[in-house]
Order: sequence, then C-alpha cells, then structure tokens
Amino acid sequence: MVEQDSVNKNLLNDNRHGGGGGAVIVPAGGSSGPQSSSGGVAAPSSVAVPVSILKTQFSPAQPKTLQHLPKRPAVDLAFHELTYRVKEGNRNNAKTILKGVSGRLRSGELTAIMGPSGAGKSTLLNILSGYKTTNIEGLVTMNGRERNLSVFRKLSAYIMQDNQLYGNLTVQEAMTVATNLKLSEKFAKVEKNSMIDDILLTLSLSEHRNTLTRNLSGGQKKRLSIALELVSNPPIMFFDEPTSGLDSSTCFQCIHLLKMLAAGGRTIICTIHQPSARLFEMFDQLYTLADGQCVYQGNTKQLVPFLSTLGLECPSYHNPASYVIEVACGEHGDHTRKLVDAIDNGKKDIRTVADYEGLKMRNDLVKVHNLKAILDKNATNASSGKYEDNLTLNNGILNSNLVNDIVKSSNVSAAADSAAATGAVVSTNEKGDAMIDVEKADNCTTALLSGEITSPERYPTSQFHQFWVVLKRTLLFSYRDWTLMYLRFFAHLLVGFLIGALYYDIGNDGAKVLSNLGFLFFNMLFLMYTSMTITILSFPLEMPVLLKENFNRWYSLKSYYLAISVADLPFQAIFCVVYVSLVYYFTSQPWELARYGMFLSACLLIAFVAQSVGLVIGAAMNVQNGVFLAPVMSVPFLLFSGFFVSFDAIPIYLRWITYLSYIRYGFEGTALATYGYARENLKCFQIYCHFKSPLTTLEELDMVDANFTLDIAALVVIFVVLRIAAYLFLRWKLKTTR
Ligand SMILES: Nc1ncnc2c1ncn2[C@@H]1O[C@H](COP(=O)(O)OP(=O)(O)OP(=O)(O)O)[C@@H](O)[C@H]1O
Repeated sequence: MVEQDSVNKNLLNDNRHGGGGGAVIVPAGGSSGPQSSSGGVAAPSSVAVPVSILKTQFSPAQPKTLQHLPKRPAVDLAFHELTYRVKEGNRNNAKTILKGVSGRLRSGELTAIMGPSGAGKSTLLNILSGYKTTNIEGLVTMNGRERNLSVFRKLSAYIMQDNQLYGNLTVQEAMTVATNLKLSEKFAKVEKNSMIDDILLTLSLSEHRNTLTRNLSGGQKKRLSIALELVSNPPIMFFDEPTSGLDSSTCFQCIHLLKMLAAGGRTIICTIHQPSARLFEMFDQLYTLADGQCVYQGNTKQLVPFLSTLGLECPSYHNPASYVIEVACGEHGDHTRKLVDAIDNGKKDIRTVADYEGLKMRNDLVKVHNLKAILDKNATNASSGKYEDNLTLNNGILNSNLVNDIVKSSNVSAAADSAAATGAVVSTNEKGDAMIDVEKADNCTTALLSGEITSPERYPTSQFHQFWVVLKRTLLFSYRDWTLMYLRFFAHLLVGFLIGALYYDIGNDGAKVLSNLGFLFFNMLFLMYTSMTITILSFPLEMPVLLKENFNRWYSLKSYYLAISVADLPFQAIFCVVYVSLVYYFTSQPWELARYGMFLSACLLIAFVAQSVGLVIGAAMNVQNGVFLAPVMSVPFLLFSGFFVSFDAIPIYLRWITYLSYIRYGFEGTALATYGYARENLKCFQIYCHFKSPLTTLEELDMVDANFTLDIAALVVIFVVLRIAAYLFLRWKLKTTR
C-alpha cells in the first residue's frame, strides 16, 4: 500500500505540475510533444486523472521525479494492413497469423492489446516492437514516415513477460549497469546517479536499492525491468503481459505505473489477457484481436456503446473486458466478421460517440429491414405454418457492407470535428475511410525526431565501453555465484588431492609408467569435463537476458561475447594451475621448471579449448540437448587421443580424426613434457623395468617424432576456431529465436 501511494503521488506530480515547481515527469516528447501545447507541460490533455485520485493524493511537497532523464521525441506508431505468415509442417503450408490488420498507437496513451488466447497479440506486439522482422507484409509508420527499424529500436524498449534479470546483482548495481550501457559516455557519473535516484523513487524501488534482484517480489521485479529500460527514456515502450503472475493489487500498481509513463507523453503498448474492470478502465485505448483480425480499436470507454450499436449488449455489472473477449471467442455467436467489417480491420478508430453513431442508425435500419423480411417471409409461409422468429437472421455478414458505408460517412464527419479541434488534416482515402493525418498538423513531432534519426551510432556507447561494463558485471556475478566459483574451486582441489593420493610418487618409477600414462590421460578427461560442462550449463541460461538486452540496444553481441569469453578465462586458469600444481607435485613428475611449464600450458589449453566447446554447444542448443550431446561428441576425441590406440594402429581412413582431437594434442603435449626432451632414465626398484628409458615410452606411444610446439599451436588454432564458431552460433541463435 505504501508503494502504491507513492506511485500514485508521483503520477499526480506528472499530471498536475508543469514546468514550474513541483514534480515533473519529463515528457518523452520533450516540451513539444503532441499533447503539450504550452511547452514543458507533460500531461497530455487526453489523459484524465480520476477525480478520486486527485482528492486523495494531493500533496504539496512531492519529490521531483524523472526530470533528469534525457529528452526524447514523442512517437506515434501506425501500422497498415499487416499480414504475418509462418510456414507449417514439411509441406509449404503457410499459416496466416495476422490477417491484414491496421491500427494506430498514439503517444501519451496507454494502449492494451487484448484478445482470446492464440488471437495473435504477442505476434502483433513482436512485429510492432521490431522483434519479429521476417515474413511480414504491410507497413509500419513512425510519426507518419515509414519506420526505420534501426532508429525505431533506439527509441523503443521491449519489456518481456519473464523479467530476465541477473539475480546476483542488487537493484542499484543493475541500474548502474543500465545507465552505463544505455546512456552516452558524455553523461557524468553524478548525472547518471541522479537519474537512478529519480527512477527508483518514481517506481518506489528506492528502499530496495541494496536488495539482490533475485530476492525481489514479482511486482518489484517487473518495476525493476521497467526501471532499467526507463534509463534511456524511450518514447515507446512495449510490454508483453506485464501483469502476468501478479496479484490484483500489484497488477493495479503495475498498470498505474504504465499509465503514469503514458501520461508523460510516451506511447505505452501492452498485451493483456483479461484485465479486471478496474484495470480495464485505466487503459486509454484498446486494440482487440480475434483470429488475427482487429475487432475493436478505440477508446476503452466507447467499447460498450460501440458493441451495443452492433446488437451486442454487454450485461450490466459485466466486465467489458471479459465481454469483448467472450464476443471475440464466439461465446455470443459468430460476430467476428461483423466486428472486423465495422472497424475495417483496424482502419477505424473509435474515439468518440460520433465515430459510431451512424453505425447505430444503420443497425436499427438493418433490424427493421430484417423484421420486414421476416414478416414478409412469414406471411408467405403462413399457409404452411412455417414461421421465422429470428430477428437477427441477416444481421451479420450480409449487411456488413451497409454498416461499413455508414461508418465511413460518420467517421468523416467525426474526423472533421476532431480535426477542427486539433488542427489536423482530414482526408478520405479511395475507399472513403476517414484518415486523420496528425502528422500534417501543427503538433507534428517529426522535427523533434529528425535530430535523433541522424544519429549514426547504433549503440549509445562505444564497443570498448560496452565490453568493459559487461566484463565488470560478469566478474561481479561470477564472484557472487557460489556454484560457478567456489564449487568449481573445491572440485579442482578435491580431485587434485585424490589423484595425488591415488598416483602418489609414481612419476619417476620405471615400473609404473603405464599408470602414469593413465594419470596423464585422466588429467585431460578431468579438465575437459569440468571446463566444458560449466559453460554448457551456464551459457544457455544467460540467453534470454542477452536476447532482451541486445534487442533493447544495451550492447552489441560482439562486445558481450568478448566480455564473457574473457571473464571466465582467469578463473579457469587459476583452477587449472591449482589442480596441475597439486597433482604434478604429489605424483612426482620431473622436478624441472621447463617441464612443469610445458605440462601446465598443455593442461591450460585443454581447459580453454574444452570451455570453447562448451560455448559452441551452449550457443547452439539448449541445456538438455547440450548435456547429452557434449559427452557423446567427446567420445571420438577421447578414443583418438593416442592413449587407447597408438597412431600407427589406427586405420588410415580414420587417422584424420586424430588431427581434430584436441585431447590428442593435450595428451601428447603432457607426455612429451614428462618423457620427451632427453629425460634421464627413470628409477627402477624391480629386477626389470621395460619403460625405464623414457624413449621406450615415447616409442610405444608413437610420439618419438612429435613436436610440443606443434601441439600447442594446434590447440591455439582449435581454441580460436571454436571461439569464432561459438560467436557465429550465438548470432544465428539470436536471429532464429526471434
Ligand atoms: N512459429 C509459429 N508456427 C506456427 N504457429 C505459430 C507460430 N507462432 C505463432 N503461431 C500461432 O499463431 C497464433 C497466435 O500466436 P500468439 O502467440 O501471437 O497468440 P496470443 O494471442 O499472444 O496468445 P496467448 O494469449 O495465448 O499468448 C497461435 O495460434 C500460435 O499457435
């Protein structure tokens, strides 16, 4: 309740106080957004604050909020005859998900996209936000011009249903990362901190500053998701089911917050399933879909009277949102065609009574016409006793064209009225539809936009800056991730001691060379699996956050990938050094620094290469498939490592696999470090030691001519190739997931 009050107070600040004293929410459109006729006043005239809120929440000394955010232009979004198809099945069957829908989303308004499950809400939202870009027909315009996706992405933010936050960062840290990535480097730290304070205060998160994100409640997480995107003050914000999983009070707070953001001049669009009547009232605009077509577009307040004109009476005390969904689902008969025609699949926009009063007249006429037809029919059938009592028989598809004509003519007059008030230009298209072209009016915001459009940079900060911020963040949550860090460290320590005990002092014993080779091979196995599985497990889990942040233009994929690639290398290196040092000492391998260096470098490279394999698998597939496939795919590499079968014994047609086996290079490298380079004879405590001479061991392994430098070079090449492959897979995955 405290939070809600606070949100309400801030909302009030946005609406009541202009550029003067008190609190101001900086309009997304700056001081000359379409609704701010008097410069600097944020609240659009169309956004009415309920009287009850004004009464209960007036407070003269409110903190100033959201006044430090960067100025942004207001953006009106329109879409014309959008069709979206997907291929289904093996055959070239195309399924049409959106069927030529049109619509308009205005700045300063909170718009709900509603409809039955499977109607196409998320698809429409994904297309409008630019998340989906393929298989789309139709036009999307931004302030009257064809949308430039690159510019649009800089001006919009998409807040996905699952909040996609890094649980190991505190609210303050997450906000700091967001400001560092989303704001240009020209902003001073103190300015960024003021913005964070503003946003956290406005979104009632100030007192949770130091709470780890994973410990926030569902509603707080949602607000944090909004707060993170609000940093760059995007004039268009898309929300996919912002209220899902929230209780009714938190839902109210959440929608209240969105309403507040819209009141600041932003264009706020969200999909919502079935809001309560109380929530429904808070939306300014409703866009309803049924079976991929628009069945209503307009003011929420006009929904019930509009439906009524089409003979669809919403019962008293019935939630209009539920009713329109019931109608769209066909629970009250099949009215989809009639509604789609009446609203011209989204080309019409019901703003005032004038927009549909003609429709009512026509509907009454249609009813009379039907009644007459039925009476005539009954008169002719009277002799045979057949009576027709269904007065709405023809009140459907057949008459929809008549209805349309009326709508068109009424729209033209309504549009003219409305245009007279706003100074907008009204025209009719070839079909006779009223088209209000607000862009041609004085309140056009294109000029404001053009300044932004010319900005050539794709991201607000340089690639190096992005790399640095993401690297610091990754290091911070690696440090806090108990499993990733401490468990791995203890695993290396524990196994190091275990192996040390198992193979204790065998390294210089001519009778235990085979066991020592087993030890060398086990090293490869252990380092391979520990490095590989950790990336297979952790990388796919980061994918949704990466998807969100990359889409919302926080950073480029290159910067992110470079940062996460670099971030884990030092940890992996430390674990490897600890493990190798332990086992090298306990197993009494040659006590020479050069040999230890060679042994360690081969082991380190094996760990890095295996980590890269994990990255490739993690980037290309999900955890389940990765966990199964990675060990299976490693089997040939292990088999052809030279430990189980010597090179000469491998059939010629299979030898090429040994060149791909990174385990082979690692095993060969450690074997050469141990037995190569003219090592003196091993000690022998028995009568005969076959492998007393290290050369015999190398001969047995077919490694007499092997070259350590080549092994290291091969591992480096494989490492680089795998890292590049992982990046390409990641890029492909980002594209295909959308
Ligand atoms: N890639 C696809 N292949 C086949 N069908 C698809 C694909 N994407 C979406 N659809 C179908 O398109 C329709 C609309 O999907 P969408 O997710 O937009 O619906 P929605 O209105 O958001 O539903 P919900 O409210 O249940 O989330 C659904 O029937 C869905 O099965």
